[in-house]
Amino acid sequence: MTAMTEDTTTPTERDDAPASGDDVVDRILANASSRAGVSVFTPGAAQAIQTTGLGSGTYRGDDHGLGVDGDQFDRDDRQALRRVAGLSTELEDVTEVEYRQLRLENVVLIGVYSQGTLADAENSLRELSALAETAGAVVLDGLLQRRPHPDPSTYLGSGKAIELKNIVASLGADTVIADTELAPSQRRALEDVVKVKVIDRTAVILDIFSQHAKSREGKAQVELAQLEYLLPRLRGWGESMSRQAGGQVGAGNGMGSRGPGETKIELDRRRIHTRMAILRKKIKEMKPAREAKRANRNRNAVPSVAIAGYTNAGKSSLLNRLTRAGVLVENALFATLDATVRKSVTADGRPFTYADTVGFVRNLPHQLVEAFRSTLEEVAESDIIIHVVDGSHPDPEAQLATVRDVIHEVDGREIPEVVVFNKSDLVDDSRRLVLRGLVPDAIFVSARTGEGIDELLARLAEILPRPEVDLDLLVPYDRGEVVARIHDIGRVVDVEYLETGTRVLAKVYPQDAATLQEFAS
Ligand SMILES: Nc1nc2c(ncn2[C@@H]2O[C@H](COP(=O)(O)OP(=O)(O)OP(=O)(O)O)[C@@H](O)[C@H]2O)c(=O)[nH]1
Ligand SMILES: [Mg+2]
Repeated sequence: MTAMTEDTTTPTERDDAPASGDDVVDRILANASSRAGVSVFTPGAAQAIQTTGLGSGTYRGDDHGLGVDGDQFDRDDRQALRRVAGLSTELEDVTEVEYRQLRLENVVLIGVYSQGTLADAENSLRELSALAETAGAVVLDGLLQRRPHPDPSTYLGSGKAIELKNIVASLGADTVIADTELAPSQRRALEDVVKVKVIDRTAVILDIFSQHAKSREGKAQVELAQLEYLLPRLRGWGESMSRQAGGQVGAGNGMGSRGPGETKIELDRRRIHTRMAILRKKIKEMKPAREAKRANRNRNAVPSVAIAGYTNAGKSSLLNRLTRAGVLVENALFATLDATVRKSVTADGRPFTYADTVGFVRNLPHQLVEAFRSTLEEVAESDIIIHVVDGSHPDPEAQLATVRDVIHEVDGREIPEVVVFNKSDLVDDSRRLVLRGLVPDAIFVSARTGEGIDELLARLAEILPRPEVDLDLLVPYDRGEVVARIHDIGRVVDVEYLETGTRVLAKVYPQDAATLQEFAS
């Protein structure tokens, strides 16, 4: 960024300057796979604290470099900033503060809630905390502001934003994560106030996805989602570049906005569009392979059971319990990002498959809906959905609703659903009553202890279709009782009396077919 060579900015302003759009675009286009932490779209800005000398562990109360804009509008909000219990991390001493600053991605979470939805907002912030930790960050604190609506310019009210700045400084945080999808301008404005990197929930989820996607298709879809997210946010980078140029020449928008920043944006935009087109084409080409695989399963008429549910509900653990499949289980959100399919068989011998799926999450970034497609299709085309709910979660009802919404969206409404409350080892009797009230025919299971697994298997066996098997048998004349039995248990299609015995063409269930094997001709 050439505009930065001249020292017309205060140190704070300069440190706050975003990394050039160049870095970001290059990095994502380069499809960096070894990314850690939540530094998705704003590399560089995280150094702000160290270089401005806020790292002494003292609370910095002044507003250097800030206007006191709008402070007076936010009197009411002053009382409304509240900490979410359990998210605060007490810093023991200055050493720890300094230690934390050596590492990137110490985050403070923020959220805005309107009256009456505090519990919901807290749960949402806890989930964001789990997401941030999954992405590799350390959560130092979580703050909620009560407000009828998020502030259109800085998300939090401007007074709160300044408070946040002080909290961030005193904790030695280097990143703020907002529990929403911030408008590009909101992100910039809030960053200008708090002086550290600000990202949003969507960026965190995208980052987790980019760290975890394994298959070629998964990776391509995540990259596409990242570019889609980035595209409207390029203007943010450009604006700040224009602002710098504007400062230099002392002019308004005119010169700055026509400067190199804007040209750069156009260039980036074109490169991004090109890359997105390539990715879309690639993904399209991968589709037939997936459909062929699925068609193959359909042709073999093997029924499928999709294990769906909220992220971290224990889907993979349950699949392991059900099949001993050895699927990756992790106490992190989105441990599973690509569909895993496992073969199994009912107690009476009917084969079927289990498909593990990507966890659902509330407010799924719309860019990622496509990236989910491959596993959602698995759900939409299954014969049964095991809907796993974490019975120990504070708000299972919301989880149930979120997952059902998405299942409906992908036309899975007609598919029989077996609701399973998992982690029952953590659920006491009174809570079971509550859960039972939510879903009367749910099964309580524990992937950990094995409770309820037999009941679940029995329920599946009950619902799974009973495909018939074609048999062509030759039954000796001295075994007439076998022919009688075939009439009992299946449908006899044709009978022919040969020299060596009775030839019977029949359709029976697989488990019975096994017992007639000796007569196969
Ligand atoms: N106490 C207890 N913990 C469980 C149980 N089932 C799973 N867990 C834990 O819950 C966490 C998440 O389990 P996973 O199986 O990875 O959850 P998932 O639904 O597949 O998660 P994603 O793939 O990330 O969406 C892990 O730490 C498991 O050990 C259970 O029955 N009881
Ligand atoms: Mg999983």
